[in-house]
Amino acid sequence: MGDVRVVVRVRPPNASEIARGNNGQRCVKVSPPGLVHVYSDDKVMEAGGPPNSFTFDNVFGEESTQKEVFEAVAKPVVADVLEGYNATIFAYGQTSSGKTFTMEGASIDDPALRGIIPRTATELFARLMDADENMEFVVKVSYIEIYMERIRDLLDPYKTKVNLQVREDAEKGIYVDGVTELCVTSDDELLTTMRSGAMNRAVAATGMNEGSSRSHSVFMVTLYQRNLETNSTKVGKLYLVDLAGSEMVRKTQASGKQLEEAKTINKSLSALGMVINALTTPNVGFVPYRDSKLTRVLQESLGGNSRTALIINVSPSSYNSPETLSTLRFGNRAKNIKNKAVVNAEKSAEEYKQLLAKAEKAMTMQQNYILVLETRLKQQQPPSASDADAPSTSEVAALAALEKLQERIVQLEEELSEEKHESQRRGDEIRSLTSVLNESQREVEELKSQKDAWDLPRHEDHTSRHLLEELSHLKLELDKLQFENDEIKLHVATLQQENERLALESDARATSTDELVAPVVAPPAPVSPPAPVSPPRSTIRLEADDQKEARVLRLETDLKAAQEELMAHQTQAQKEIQRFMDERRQLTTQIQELANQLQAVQSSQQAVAPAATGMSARERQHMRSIQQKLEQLVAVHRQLLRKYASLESEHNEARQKLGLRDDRIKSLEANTRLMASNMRAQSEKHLEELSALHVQLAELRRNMSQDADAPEEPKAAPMPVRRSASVYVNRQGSVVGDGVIRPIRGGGRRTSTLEPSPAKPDAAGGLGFLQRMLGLK
Ligand SMILES: Nc1ncnc2c1ncn2[C@@H]1O[C@H](COP(=O)(O)OP(=O)(O)OP(=O)(O)O)[C@@H](O)[C@H]1O
Repeated sequence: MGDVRVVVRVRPPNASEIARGNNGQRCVKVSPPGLVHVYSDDKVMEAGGPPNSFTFDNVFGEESTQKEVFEAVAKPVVADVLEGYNATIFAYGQTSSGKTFTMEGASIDDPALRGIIPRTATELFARLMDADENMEFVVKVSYIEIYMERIRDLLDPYKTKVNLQVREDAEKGIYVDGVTELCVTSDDELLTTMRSGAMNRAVAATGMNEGSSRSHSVFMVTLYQRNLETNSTKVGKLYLVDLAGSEMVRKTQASGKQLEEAKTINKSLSALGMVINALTTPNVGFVPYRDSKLTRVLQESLGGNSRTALIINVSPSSYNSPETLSTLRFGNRAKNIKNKAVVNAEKSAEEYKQLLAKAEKAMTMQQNYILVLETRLKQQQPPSASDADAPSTSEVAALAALEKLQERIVQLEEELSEEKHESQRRGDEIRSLTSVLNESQREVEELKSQKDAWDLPRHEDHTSRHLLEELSHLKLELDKLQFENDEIKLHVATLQQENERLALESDARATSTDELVAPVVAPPAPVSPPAPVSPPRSTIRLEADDQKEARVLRLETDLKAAQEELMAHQTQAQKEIQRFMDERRQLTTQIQELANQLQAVQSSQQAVAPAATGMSARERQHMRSIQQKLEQLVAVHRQLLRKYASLESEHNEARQKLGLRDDRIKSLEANTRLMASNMRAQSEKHLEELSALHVQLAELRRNMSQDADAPEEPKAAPMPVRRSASVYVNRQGSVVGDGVIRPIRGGGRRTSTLEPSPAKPDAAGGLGFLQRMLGLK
């Protein structure tokens, strides 16, 4: 295959050609695979007259499909670009001959009608995703149009780049200075970019074509690739060119601005023809690339570093036969262009070192060989006087053996260096596996410590466990509060009872005071003195009133004291209850005794009643003191009864509290049981996870040891992955964002827009290379 392939595509006749009668009157006949005949008109064709015949690399007739054209023309070009070649596909032909149909297609979204550019995008990205795992790619696109001899940037969002200049650089070659370059990471992105650029193209209706392109468009795809293992890099540029139609001004009926456009288009196309003439005419040293912007931009594609495919689009109609003929002649000349395509690769320092080592070895071998040859030469020379001590046959044999040995040594050295290289690679592999192993072990340790943390709730930091603990803690708090609430309720009820009881007692106290006083105020009938010798009645009443007042006062004092005592006793009631019970028993006995004594006294009084009036003052005094004692004892007895009642209510309260506490203990026990079972379940789960990790770890170790022992197996085919991307362009039109494409098995994943790429640090500017490509450096 030559460096410039030329194919012809004949479109079906269009409506206006058919309307001209005789079904469009054809003048073109194709004979695949590469023959085209053009007749001056259809009559000549029918009559079998002599045609103008041309041979091309391929011809595609009216029935040819977009897919067939792509497969034959563009698919091999994609492969070239992936290999690091520059490539160009351009469509040439008169207005309305089908150039845009071939390059872009009637519809980008219709699978059958998609043209070369969309199909190339899909093919390119499919190939990238299938690439070796060690490869890393960056795809950038630019889109320009050459309109009226000015280069316009179709991707410039600010539409200010309308007159870009073409420059030449030893490193970059020919390039459009300042053109917007966008990173794309999928065919969808590429096509979106293409669509947005195509909308900015200058298109107008002409007499020949409703949507005629009034400019030449060049869609540029640059593919940068880097091998992560060797750090070597390659760059391939693909130019997809849709030329403006070459046209007969008279046919297009152009005037005014369109006439100017047509003249400029024709001028640039004739410059293209001149370049092709110069390139294909022997001994012409000067090629007029600088005569037009078009030829300057396509300088590398024509006679330079590029593999180029030219698609000649023609109409089948005899109405267009002169244009068809000249177009085919143009293609025929272009066939002879000789390009000098080379792979644009940059070797890494490592690769250069290896090459140097090989060259040195080769040199050593050659030196040895020369040595041997010299020796042989000496042997073949006739013996002279000085050759008396010429080598014997055994010496020659030894030399030959030495030569062989040296060859063997060189060979062994080569093998050794390869082995070293291999062992270094394996060492790297083992190191990476060890780091994976360490990572797994660290995870296992982490899991273990998590499990331990489950066993020690106080040091728990696991979220779920923490939540559980908090929940149970809250439950306990709630229980406690409920319990305290119940206790308070109980206490309030007890206090209310106490209060009621005290109220009743204070009501009864007045009555009881009267009751207690009554026997004293009104002496019991048996005790009342008989009238005949009694002192004067007024004296007795006064005495009784005094006594009564004194007793009431005493009783009131006693009541207060008893109340105070009650308060004091309440605090130590529990302890004293037994003592009071004993006292109560004793006092009851005493009361009984006193009552008996009183009864005895009363009976003796009754017995001495007739002499009572004559009772001495001492006896009366004794009588009063007995009565007082009796009253005191009764008061104490009542106090004790009150205390007893209060203690009993306290006892009841304590019993109820005890019941509540029992309930609480039961609920606490239930909670504890629940928590324990939860913890057991969790710990079992953790143990399961731990054992699964152990199994994984063992497997990993086994694989590692197998990897280290077994010979290297062929690598599985990488899986294709589609990725979306975000590409941003700043005011200067440079790219912001990570557009690095990595096949999935190469750990390929696109990092976020702002994250630095996790690519390995490289000695020979590998990452720097990608950063440069992305415009980040
Ligand atoms: N192979 C084909 N099969 C069917 N229709 C075609 C084919 N080639 C071209 N056409 C149709 O012919 C018309 C003109 O094609 P197109 O616009 O691609 O021509 P062009 O060479 O790009 O013209 P211009 O130079 O004026 O831009 C379009 O309507 C297109 O759909």
